[in-house]
Amino acid sequence: MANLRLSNVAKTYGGKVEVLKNINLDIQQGELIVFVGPSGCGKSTLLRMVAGLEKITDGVLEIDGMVVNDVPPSQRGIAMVFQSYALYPHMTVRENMSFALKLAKKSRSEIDQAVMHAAKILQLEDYLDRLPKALSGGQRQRVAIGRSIVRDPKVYLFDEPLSNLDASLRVATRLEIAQLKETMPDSTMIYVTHDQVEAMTLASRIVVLANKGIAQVGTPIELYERPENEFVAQFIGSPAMNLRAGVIVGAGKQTVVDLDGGGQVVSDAPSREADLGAKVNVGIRPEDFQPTDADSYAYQGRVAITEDLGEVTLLYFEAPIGEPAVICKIQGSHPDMRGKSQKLMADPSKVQVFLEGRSLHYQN
Ligand SMILES: Nc1ncnc2c1ncn2[C@@H]1O[C@H](COP(=O)(O)OP(=O)(O)OP(=O)(O)O)[C@@H](O)[C@H]1O
Repeated sequence: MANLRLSNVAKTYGGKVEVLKNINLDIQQGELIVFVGPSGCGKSTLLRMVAGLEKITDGVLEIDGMVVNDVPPSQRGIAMVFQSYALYPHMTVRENMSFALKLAKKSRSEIDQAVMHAAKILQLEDYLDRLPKALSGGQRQRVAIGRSIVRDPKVYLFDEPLSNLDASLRVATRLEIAQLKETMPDSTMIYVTHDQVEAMTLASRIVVLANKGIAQVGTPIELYERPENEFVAQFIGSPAMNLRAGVIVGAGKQTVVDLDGGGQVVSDAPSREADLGAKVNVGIRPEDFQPTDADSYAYQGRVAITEDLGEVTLLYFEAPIGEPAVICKIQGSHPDMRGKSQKLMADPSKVQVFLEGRSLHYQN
């Protein structure tokens, strides 16, 4: 089980396509780190560099204090689980799981013990003599995970392991991975996903990649409650955080912003006298907007569309063409809100203020 350190790691393909640069990241033993970011931002590339499947163009990768840039994948003590499972179709579950150990010339009894141990953790004991084609997608992915467990690697790498599964199997397999991590608290895992819920529920820390670098690293709740910049604010959370332009009219321990188009908000983000008059973007999550009848409000508009999900209702407000609609998420079923004019406000602790794209929480 291992600690990893990436220092100024960079990747350029073919000498000219720069995909990642200045990646600095410390991963402690026992962490489950999730890489998220927009399509093409380099999540898989970074994972593959850790695995040794992709050459590191610049910088240093250390595993347990040892530089491994030039160490071949098979000697890094790493196991990778792919989206496509990559099982051998002509081998049974037992044979698939034994394969790497046979190659490593382990004894029969060692192999049997390791396979039974993994099969037990993954509840695959009843399927050991089946071929992959006789398994469901979720079971196949469990075999793929089992194949890595038997090798007792220092680091587990998961590249979108659930994205081939349908919605309900995804949920079930996500819970299994969470349980798996519980049974192996000392194992270090890195997990790439597009799925917000997977990132929020599985990660000990999330790494948000964007613009060739790291936009923020933090626990899921840190990223949700204290996004460092507008990119992370809008990337984490669904529907995305509302961003409204405005001007700072009150500075101090709290910041007061007059919003373009009327409305005013108070934020617990601190600001300085020098910030008075500065143009900012205010961020409020849909779930933090509350309907109000009070004289003071942050936003006022007419509800254009409602999405009533029973448990919650999403209100989409009318917006000029080309501008994003303000979205508000309210508890319960509200079929009657469409067409209604409504004011919204938000608690100061839930209001983010971004000056030149960076949160005031991190500037003052
Ligand atoms: N062998 C290659 N040669 C040139 N460019 C490549 C190569 N492999 C990947 N890229 C480019 O590197 C960038 C990052 O790709 P990568 O697959 O790491 O992104 P990703 O964040 O995992 O994307 P996705 O979420 O869509 O899977 C992309 O722009 C991709 O086109």
